[in-house]
Amino acid sequence: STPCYDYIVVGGGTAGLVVANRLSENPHITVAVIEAGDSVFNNPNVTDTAAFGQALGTAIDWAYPAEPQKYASNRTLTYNSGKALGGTSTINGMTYIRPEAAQIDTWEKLGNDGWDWDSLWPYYKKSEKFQIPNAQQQDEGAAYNKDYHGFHGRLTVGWSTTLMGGEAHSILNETWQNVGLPYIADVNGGQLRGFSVWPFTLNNSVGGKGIRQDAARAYYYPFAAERPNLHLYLNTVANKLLWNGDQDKNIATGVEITTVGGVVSNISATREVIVSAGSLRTPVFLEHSGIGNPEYVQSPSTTSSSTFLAAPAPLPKFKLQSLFWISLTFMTSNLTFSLHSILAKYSIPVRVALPSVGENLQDQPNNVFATTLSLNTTGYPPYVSHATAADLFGSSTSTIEATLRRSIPSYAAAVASTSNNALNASALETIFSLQADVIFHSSTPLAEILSVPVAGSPELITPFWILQTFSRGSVHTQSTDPTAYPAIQPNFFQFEFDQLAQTAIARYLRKSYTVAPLAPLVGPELIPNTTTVPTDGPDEVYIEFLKGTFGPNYHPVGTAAMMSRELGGVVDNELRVYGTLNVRVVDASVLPGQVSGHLTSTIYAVAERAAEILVRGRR
Ligand SMILES: Cc1cc2nc3c(=O)[nH]c(=O)nc-3n(C[C@H](O)[C@H](O)[C@H](O)COP(=O)(O)OP(=O)(O)OC[C@H]3O[C@@H](n4cnc5c(N)ncnc54)[C@H](O)[C@@H]3O)c2cc1C
Repeated sequence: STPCYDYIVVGGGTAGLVVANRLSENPHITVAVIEAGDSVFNNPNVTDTAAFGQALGTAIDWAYPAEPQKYASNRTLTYNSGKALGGTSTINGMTYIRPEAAQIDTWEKLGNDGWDWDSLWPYYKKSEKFQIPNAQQQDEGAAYNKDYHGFHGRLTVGWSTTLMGGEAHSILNETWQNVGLPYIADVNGGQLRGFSVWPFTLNNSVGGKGIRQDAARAYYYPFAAERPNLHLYLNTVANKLLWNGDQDKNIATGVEITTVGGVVSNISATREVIVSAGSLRTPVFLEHSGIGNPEYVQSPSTTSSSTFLAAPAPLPKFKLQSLFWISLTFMTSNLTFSLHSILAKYSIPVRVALPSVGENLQDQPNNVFATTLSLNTTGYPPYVSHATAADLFGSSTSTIEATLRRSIPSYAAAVASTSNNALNASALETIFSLQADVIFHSSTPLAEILSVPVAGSPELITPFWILQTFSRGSVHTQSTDPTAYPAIQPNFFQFEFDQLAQTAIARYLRKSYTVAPLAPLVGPELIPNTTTVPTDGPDEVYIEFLKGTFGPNYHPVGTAAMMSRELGGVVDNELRVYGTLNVRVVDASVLPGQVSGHLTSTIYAVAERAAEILVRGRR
């Protein structure tokens, strides 16, 4: 018989395990978690806090190939993403940095009543069990403001026991202050601009070196034995939602799954299904469930299949021309049909027509510059600098803002067009204008720059990325097989603003190489080197190098955005999928816009809040 639970959580990752944990606190409530990966409790590539990078490309990484990058020489990129209990938190860099308050305040303006920084703040703290740095860690740069932190949550956050010692942090701190950024003791209070020494999602009280605190170690393993009401389906892919018979009331009754060996079966849910498969898979699951771009997208010139073959206005003069127009319309409409109609293309019956599913994908391009450095170092270097548009553009800031504002209508039209009008240009104008407000009229940083002296090697690596891009991409299914990999198109560097900002960041970070006390320690540049990209070279030379060498920052958000439906949202402010009664999305895909800092802090907070909404709704 079909197993039956009160709630099913699709995806036992970063967000999914928070929701499963909180729902199953009530012993009378049964919860099933469906996770495509396995438990990685004893995997040293996961547990070792110094092993970042080792898990990439192994069996616990989906390693999705992305589509060729249209705006960057068709380069192909790989999207790393965790396939394990704990999801991407098992393979990530463990950086714990919350966003700028103004960014979360924007969520309310996007149609999400009740979602702003002040209302999300308690959930950042609720999720956190902060570990106060010891004297040695404080000597090594770890600093904190106790009012910013939670001490009773599930997720331990602290500093490594093998932090970089010596003078590295004080040299970098002074250098960045001389570049023009303030020192900021604790980066987690909603104001990021400055130089800081970030904490990690790890537990430094376990063993000598501490252990990674992924979502499973925080929210599952400590509770597993005492919760018979919490059931895991590992190595199991969730294919699609099962629906009740009533087309007017979209109530999910369960989930179809595929287990190892390709066996397909069903699991029932009596209350709700929570989709937490991550930004790159949640849209695909929704699409295979019949939620997405419907069979035929109506447009003013082609309103129904009966007028499908009518010539578009203006009517052509000559018969030959007329035939040409008719066949062109037919061809275009057919093309439209095949490009737009994700559900139709794969013969998926439409349950909810929601064209924005899988659109709005936002990630950041990550570039790396590096130079030689004569400094003997050991240990892990968590040094970050956040700079605003004014820091980067200086006296040109208002001109650049004006150019951006003038470009917003064309950016919006371009995104609407690349989405085949699944997104609406005027909605995008509203969204882009709010984004410009945040960039130019708040203290929100536009750049993140890491300063990484390499332990035991005379090198300083400086990865950097624009934090708030205007480029928008998509994630969609590309197969009738729900277990197949999605088509991921981030459209990196789609717009001039993103290119200019990334260039300005590169110029800005190079300044840090020339400022005391770092300057006398810096030797010849390694990447890109000053012949390939002269320091004062033109923007075009920078842009060509940046486009040729960037990788994804692995911060994809927005593909099932929490926004008003008019603006292109997929879920409402209670994270319920529009047009359904009991399907929610809780993961990075609901973040409507990019956030500065790193994603997990906000994903944990949103998931804690989502769990409260679900529990409240149950009463
Ligand atoms: C290399 C890398 C480094 C990063 N570094 C940092 C960092 O230092 N700090 C930070 O804050 N963020 C970092 N991030 C980003 C961050 O880790 C992710 O944004 C976050 O973990 C995503 O959480 P999620 O809940 O949305 O999805 P995930 O944690 O990815 O969870 C989704 C889960 O669903 C499962 N799943 C997917 N499809 C199905 C299906 N159909 N059926 C069943 N299961 C399914 C997946 O296997 C996965 O376990 C990094 C990401 C990467 C890839």
